[in-house]
Amino acid sequence: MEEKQERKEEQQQKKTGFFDTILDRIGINEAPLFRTPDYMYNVSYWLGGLVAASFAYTVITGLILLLLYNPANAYQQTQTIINDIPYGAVILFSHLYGAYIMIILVYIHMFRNFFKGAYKKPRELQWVTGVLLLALTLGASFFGYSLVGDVLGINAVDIGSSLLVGTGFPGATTVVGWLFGPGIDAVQSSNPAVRAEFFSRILGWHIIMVALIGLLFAFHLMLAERYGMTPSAKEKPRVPAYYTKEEQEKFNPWWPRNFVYMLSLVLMTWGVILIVPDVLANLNSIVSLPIVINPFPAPQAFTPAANNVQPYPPWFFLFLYKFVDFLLPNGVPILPSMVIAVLIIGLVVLMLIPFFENSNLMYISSRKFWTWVMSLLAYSLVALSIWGYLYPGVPAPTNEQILVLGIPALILAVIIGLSDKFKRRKEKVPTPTQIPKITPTSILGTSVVTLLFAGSFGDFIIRPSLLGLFSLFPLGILVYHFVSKMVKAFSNNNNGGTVTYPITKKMAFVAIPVIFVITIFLFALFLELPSVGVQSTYAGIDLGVIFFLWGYAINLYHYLVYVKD
Ligand code: HEM
Ligand code: HEM
Repeated sequence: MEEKQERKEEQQQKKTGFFDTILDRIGINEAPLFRTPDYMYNVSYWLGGLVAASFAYTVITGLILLLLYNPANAYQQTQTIINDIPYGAVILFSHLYGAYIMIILVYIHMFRNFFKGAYKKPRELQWVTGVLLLALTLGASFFGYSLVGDVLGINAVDIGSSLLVGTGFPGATTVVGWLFGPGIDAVQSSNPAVRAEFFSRILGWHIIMVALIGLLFAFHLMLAERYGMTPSAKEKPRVPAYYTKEEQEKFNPWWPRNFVYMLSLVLMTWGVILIVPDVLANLNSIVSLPIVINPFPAPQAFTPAANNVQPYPPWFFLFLYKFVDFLLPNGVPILPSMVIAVLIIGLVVLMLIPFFENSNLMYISSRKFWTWVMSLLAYSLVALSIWGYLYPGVPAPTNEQILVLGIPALILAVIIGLSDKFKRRKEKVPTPTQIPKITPTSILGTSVVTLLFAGSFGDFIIRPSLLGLFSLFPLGILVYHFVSKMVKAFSNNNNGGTVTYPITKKMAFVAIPVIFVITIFLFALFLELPSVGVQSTYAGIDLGVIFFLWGYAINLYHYLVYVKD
């Protein structure tokens, strides 16, 4: 009996030992992976990881699509993928939204790293490679979008090639030939070999760009491992901001905590990538969705149905599309060469920010000019995209440019210029008299701005106008200011200013098995749901919810096991 027990224990030891041995052989904890302090287990420090998660998702689904795609019959084959291939709609729609979510996350990651000062010495190369990654991500998405063969993708190629040829730069036509092969005329050809020549060229570029993203990302990540993530400015206020080897010794090793945390974020990201397009695909059968967010392809290019479709670029190039509509002060349209020049110079300046801005402190207040430039860039990308969406192809005279870009640029300059004053007030330890109180004026102020905002919003919905849209921004900021003041005042009144974490460890302990049981049911449901046709998107939503819940459960596990009370 005892012998048996001993053998059992020995076997068990061997089992755990085996797993540990593998990790030991890999050298996971000796590898030069950075160690992470407790306060960095916050999603803003892992945004790059989220970008990488969406990249990995698009690569996996992209490789499956590669097996199914047919360049000689791009549009019909895409319809076949959606309607006849098991889970084809789920794979294609989530590939598209994987790319969309990746683009949004890349921008958030970039702006966050700017405002955090993460581009400063010694991370300059991370920033430079980052800007290249941004350009490649947009490029890969552009070529992917054109692979479908619908009127939008083909129009996008048409606009892109006209813009390049229109610059009149020597060699522009040759470059267009390299990029688009026989060009969009080939799409109408009755000869499948000619059609295939065009779509194979686009597919080639799509894959080349993705491969370049992979290579560059490896380098980008290597640098991230070399210096670790940028510490909070409170801990390291001066450049170069990184933890020394000795300091790192006190922190959490990569295995297992970083792995657990990262896994939870990856699964949640994948969940969102699956849920959003599949929900939209179903919504589309109730209300016709705007073309820019619709996961279904638009009508086939060069067919009668395509004639009714407004030529739109993909949403991530709407800003550029509006810029092309700009009129110069003398009323003449902006030249393609100017558009391309502004774009290239803009990208180069963005890339070189770490070399232009090399102040010694990590705080935003020590680099006001560049903070203004980057805030204006973020604002302009959003404003131009909305403008391009609402008024596609409508010429934009100088007075409108001043209204949409000039005035907000001035407002931003004033806010950033005065930001020190707000900051100083914030930095002081709040005494009881400084804790916001609910006063008759604050109630009146909140009511007035909220009503104004609601009124303008309602008005804008009924009668959309540019002025209406841009008046919503300052009103929105005022609403935020007043409402957040009220919320602070309320929370101070109720619990003396202490913030209590809503999910207790006990609840997390119960929630994990509950989630596990729910996902078993969801998986059973998955097997019952239709696998072919647009209805397979139900299964896509189901799978997305399973991924998301598992990610959430692992997040709770991380909270339960690693977060100190
Ligand atoms: C090895 C990696 C990849 C491969 C082999 C691949 C392959 C493909 C293929 C074959 C299509 C055409 C699908 C069809 O219309 O039937 C496609 C579409 C697309 N791809 Fe990729 N892809 C990859 C990675 C990526 C990445 C990383 C992105 C984004 C950065 C991306 C963005 C897109 C987009 C936006 C579409 C259009 C989808 C639609 O409109 O429904 N792809 N891809
Ligand atoms: C395909 C696009 C990209 C991917 C996959 C990616 C991935 C990553 C990853 C995994 C990290 C490690 C820290 C973290 O998880 O946030 C990181 C850090 C960093 N990335 Fe990116 N990135 C991309 C694009 C960019 C862009 C567009 C920029 C800026 C222009 C940028 C600048 C940086 C910087 C400065 C850091 C250091 C952050 C710190 O020290 O806290 N990256 N990136």
